[in-house]
Amino acid sequence: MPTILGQNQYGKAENRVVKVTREGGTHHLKDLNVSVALSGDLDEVHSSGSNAHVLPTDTTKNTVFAFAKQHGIESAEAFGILLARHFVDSCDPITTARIRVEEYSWERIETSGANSSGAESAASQSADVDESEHSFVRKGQETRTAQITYDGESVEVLSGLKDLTVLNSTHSEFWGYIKDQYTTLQEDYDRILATDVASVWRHDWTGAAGEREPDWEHSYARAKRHMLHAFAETYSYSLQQTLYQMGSRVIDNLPGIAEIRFSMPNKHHFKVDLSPFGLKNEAADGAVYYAADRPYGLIEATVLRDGATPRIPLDLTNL
Ligand SMILES: O=c1[nH]c(=O)c2[nH]c(=O)[nH]c2[nH]1
Repeated sequence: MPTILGQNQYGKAENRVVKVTREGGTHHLKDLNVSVALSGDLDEVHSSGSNAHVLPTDTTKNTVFAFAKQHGIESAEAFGILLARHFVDSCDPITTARIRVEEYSWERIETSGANSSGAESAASQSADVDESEHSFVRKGQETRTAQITYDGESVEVLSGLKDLTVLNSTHSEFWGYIKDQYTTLQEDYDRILATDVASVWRHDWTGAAGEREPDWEHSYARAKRHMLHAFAETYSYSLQQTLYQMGSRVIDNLPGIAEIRFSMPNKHHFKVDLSPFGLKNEAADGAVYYAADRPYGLIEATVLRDGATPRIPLDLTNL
């Protein structure tokens, strides 16, 4: 049976690159996990064993580290764009480069005001300020993500985040749903709403000459802030409704974003039945909940600017 080669790509995955930038005694950290996937005129390497069109994955790894040193890492997106353009523009057989980036954030350790023994003195205070300039604690919040694809003509930038865990301890109801012979769920007029937000948003920017490149850091901070505010401020009748509010808020406030997709597990918190112990357990009095980890409802949707074409992949798990 004759066979033909289908979609293929290759590159070095999960290059863990940490760049320190020194500004006098103050250090800045960028901590990324960068995955490179190249595609193009690569039939021969699969069919004949000729490696003439192959830029080794080892070279792609070296490029990531060399670029971090030569160009610095301004943002996950800017770094991905540099790399994607480099691979396609410098290597003939490579026609498309896809760079995926995860960014882990760190914050400075605050030590000012107390030395290691707990006592305070002017001398220890100034030494402590010095230390916080280069001592960091990993932020327990979300992981930032970016995917940059360049095909020699235009750039597509998908920014995002995952594992942003949020909880509303009230202002969430769920009732009025379909009930059939298998329904046991009780209507709830005051429940906990909790989720781990995974979200990807697409910028309306193609990297064409003359197009102003977005300020990626600023745009990320704003997108995250708006989705958090919408989560907190929405009086919710379903996680679906909250999701839509979060997406709309981002689209309404960031004109450069055309589309945003969410994947949000409903992290169920069930009121524990304490009646065997003669105890009432009601939300209004401050209830005790059992935080279940599985199964979980999984709510996913894309919110688009009117007229935009949906391009974000439906499955966000690999982005
Ligand atoms: O916000 C919710 N959306 C649902 O679709 C759903 N289904 C369910 O059992 N609980 C919930 N909660």
